[in-house]
Amino acid sequence: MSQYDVESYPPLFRQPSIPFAISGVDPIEPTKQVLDSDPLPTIDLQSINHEQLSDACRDWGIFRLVNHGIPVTLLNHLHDHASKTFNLGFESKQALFTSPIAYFWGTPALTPAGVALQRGPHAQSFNWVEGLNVPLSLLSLFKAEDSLLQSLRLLLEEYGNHQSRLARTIFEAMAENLKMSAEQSEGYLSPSTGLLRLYRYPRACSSLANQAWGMDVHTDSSVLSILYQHEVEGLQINRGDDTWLDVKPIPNTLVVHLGDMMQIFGAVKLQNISCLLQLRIQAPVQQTTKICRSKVICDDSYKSVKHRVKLDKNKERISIGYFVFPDENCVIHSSRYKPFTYADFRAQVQQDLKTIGFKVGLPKFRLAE
Ligand SMILES: O=C(O)CCC(=O)C(=O)O
Ligand SMILES: [Fe+2]
Repeated sequence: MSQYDVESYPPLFRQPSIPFAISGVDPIEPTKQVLDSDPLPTIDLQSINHEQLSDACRDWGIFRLVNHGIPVTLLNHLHDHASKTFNLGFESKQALFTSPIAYFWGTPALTPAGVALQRGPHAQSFNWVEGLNVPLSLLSLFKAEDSLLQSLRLLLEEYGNHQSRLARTIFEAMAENLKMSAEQSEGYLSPSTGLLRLYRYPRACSSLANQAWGMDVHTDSSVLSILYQHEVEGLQINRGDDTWLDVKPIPNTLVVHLGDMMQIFGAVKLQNISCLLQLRIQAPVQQTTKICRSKVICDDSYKSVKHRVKLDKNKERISIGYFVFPDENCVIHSSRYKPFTYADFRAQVQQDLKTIGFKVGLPKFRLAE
């Protein structure tokens, strides 16, 4: 890490060698096999090929997205503003970002209020990442004190609008492939849950490389996650066993992950999704109940892909993720899992992180065979 911005890093990141004492675990096993070609499927948003999309969801759980309609100038401005913001002093970032935008580091696991979760005794690793958590529905409440933060907020708003457009378009195409009508899938992708995560991963000093992760292996809990990685690589996806594939950044191209909620969406049972939507429409709180019926069938045919982020030896890395979830009170029935709401799922994940130190995720809800 360069001299001039060292004060911008959390103090633990400034150490020249990996502080294993903070995680209390052994060094991470080096990767056994990494494929270096890039066979990742690509989807063109301007003319979605439904067959290719379906194959990508079944075989990969991830794809590249081109012709997404986000101006390259917006991507570049957002990256530059994210970079300048991360370069503010560590203490300033802590003071400036409390709510609704939260600053965190060491783990990407946060409570719904944006506070970093203390992970339990068997936590697999400390994550070499710092980030800003931006719930889009609350962004207008963010008090931007200076011109950098004011323009960051405007860029986040604009980028967030683009992302919810992308998520809706992609999700509708997936729902169509799964033979669900818009009404049947309503509530399953709730735009008000959309959030952005800005991440900065430090450059790995030599003793850190291959031993510590920017983010350790996980699946996303979302329906969809849409990632913009700027120039520096780091993302890897699992292709079974110990096989990992680098997902290198390609200019002006986004990466779409299917999350756990999309995996279960591919597992809904004939006439058996019942979405109890409790929509809050203005004050006083009004409740609307909606029953969605569905007719699909393919158990876990869509996969939430395991992935992780490695550190780069030469450069720090910035990435920006968008995550969108189901309405949190939507009850999801499926053939392989107990009925649950997204709120139940999130609470279980948080409890597991606190008590055992890692996310179990969907297997926790799986019915016995
Ligand atoms: O930074 C990245 O490339 C991936 C981040 C990620 O996997 C996540 O936020 O869940
Ligand atoms: Fe992720």
